[in-house]
Amino acid sequence: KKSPTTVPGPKPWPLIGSMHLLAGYETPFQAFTALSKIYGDIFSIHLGSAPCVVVNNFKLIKEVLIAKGADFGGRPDFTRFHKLFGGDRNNSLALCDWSSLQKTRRSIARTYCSPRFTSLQYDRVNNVGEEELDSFLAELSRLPHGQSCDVKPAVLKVCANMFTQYMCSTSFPYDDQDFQKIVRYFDEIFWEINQGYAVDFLPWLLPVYTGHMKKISHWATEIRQFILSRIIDKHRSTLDYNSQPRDFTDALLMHLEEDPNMNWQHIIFELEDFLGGHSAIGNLVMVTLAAVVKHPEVAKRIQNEVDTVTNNGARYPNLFDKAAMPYTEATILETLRTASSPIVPHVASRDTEIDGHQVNKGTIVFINNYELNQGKDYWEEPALFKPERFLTASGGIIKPAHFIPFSTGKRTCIGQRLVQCFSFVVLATLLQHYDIRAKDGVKVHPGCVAVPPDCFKLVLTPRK
Ligand code: HEM
Repeated sequence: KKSPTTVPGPKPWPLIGSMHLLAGYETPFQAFTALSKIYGDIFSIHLGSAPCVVVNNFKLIKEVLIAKGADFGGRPDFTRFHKLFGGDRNNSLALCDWSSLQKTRRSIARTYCSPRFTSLQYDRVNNVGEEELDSFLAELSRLPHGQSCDVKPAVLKVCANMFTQYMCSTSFPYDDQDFQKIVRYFDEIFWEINQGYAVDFLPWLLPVYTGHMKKISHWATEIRQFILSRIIDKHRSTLDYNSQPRDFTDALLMHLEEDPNMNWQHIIFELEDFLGGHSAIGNLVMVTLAAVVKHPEVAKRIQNEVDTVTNNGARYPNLFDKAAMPYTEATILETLRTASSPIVPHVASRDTEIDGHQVNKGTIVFINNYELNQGKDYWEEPALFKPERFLTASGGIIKPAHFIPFSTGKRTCIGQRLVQCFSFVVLATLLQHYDIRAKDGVKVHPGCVAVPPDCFKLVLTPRK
């Protein structure tokens, strides 16, 4: 066997490493693609003093995520990650290092947060989706129609209630002040974790960020108190340990009794992690609406599909309509492709190799899925927004193997089925009832599925 070679890459400067090479790009991933043209599809880069490796093609990405998934099960040790999770990022499902506890947490979550098409849970997702639509439409009807208005809070609230109803059998009135505040804090956090900060790699900048870090801890603490007082306390008092769990919250509480490795903190953090998923979906819906506004023909086609399957609005669209509404589904996939949400960086948990190159324990590995989503080698006319690319001639959905918006392997996204269910229902229902446009433009952010908590406004016009 040949001995491993070192990974090529730019020579780091003192203190900042090669961070200056990321400047001037809208997302670091654009910089990674540019650097891959110089150093090759795998290159090393120091960010601050942290050694990183970037993998830029599908073959290498599969090697990291699938073939050697067990060698790359860690996550970076950023201070911000600790602040979000009660001082310890290992409380978080997405930001923890791999462990047997993580395996347990993922397996409890999978039944509920990754329901199969034919399962009872899928029926529940569908029912919850439909039940929440009345109050969503009531909220939209209260917005000033024909004028620019903030649609995001209503979209986030319907997603939040779909999640709390599905996972905790609880939903909240839209005018509940505490609920509004918590939905906002979740959204602030979602925007926050989607930002790259120099301080992640340059910890000596921390004193400058003291106020910011305090703010993050405050949001997370308030969310946790809300979950405890408004969700968990009630569940505990009505839980029957001899029956089947009513929902994800029951399953977590029952697990606490059975598994000595689980503690009370784990339960709260796991629930918080999953409830927080609603912000990702709300933001994805907003980014999809931005695309729809820019491409009115896309809106028309979605409206045609939804009108046809619902007999011209005789009922709401539901998950079992998905097969008959491939263009709507393809629009969400095209939004995921063009938004290109980053894959959370992985970290080598032991000394290992990628493609014959030595990669030492502790190295941060960036997966350049921006290149997979936008590269000319992978797509025809990648810069165009074309949902049709996901449609087969016979009207089915086709996803190329290199399209991995939710990643793949050991740490793949657990929420992807819920994303595909709830974003579909919310988008289809909104367009079933409203034509949408924007007076002041719609700003989205490349390499990111998040839009800022206070984002672009939309004009809603009732269709009938
Ligand atoms: C727009 C929507 C979403 C996108 C694009 C997305 C994408 C991703 C990606 C790329 C990862 C990283 C996988 C890796 O490191 O290899 C991830 C991890 C994860 N996602 Fe999602 N996600 C979305 C929504 C959700 C939702 C709604 C939930 C929960 C209900 C969720 C739960 C998780 C969890 C728990 C992880 C961590 C898994 C682990 O590290 O073991 N995600 N997601």
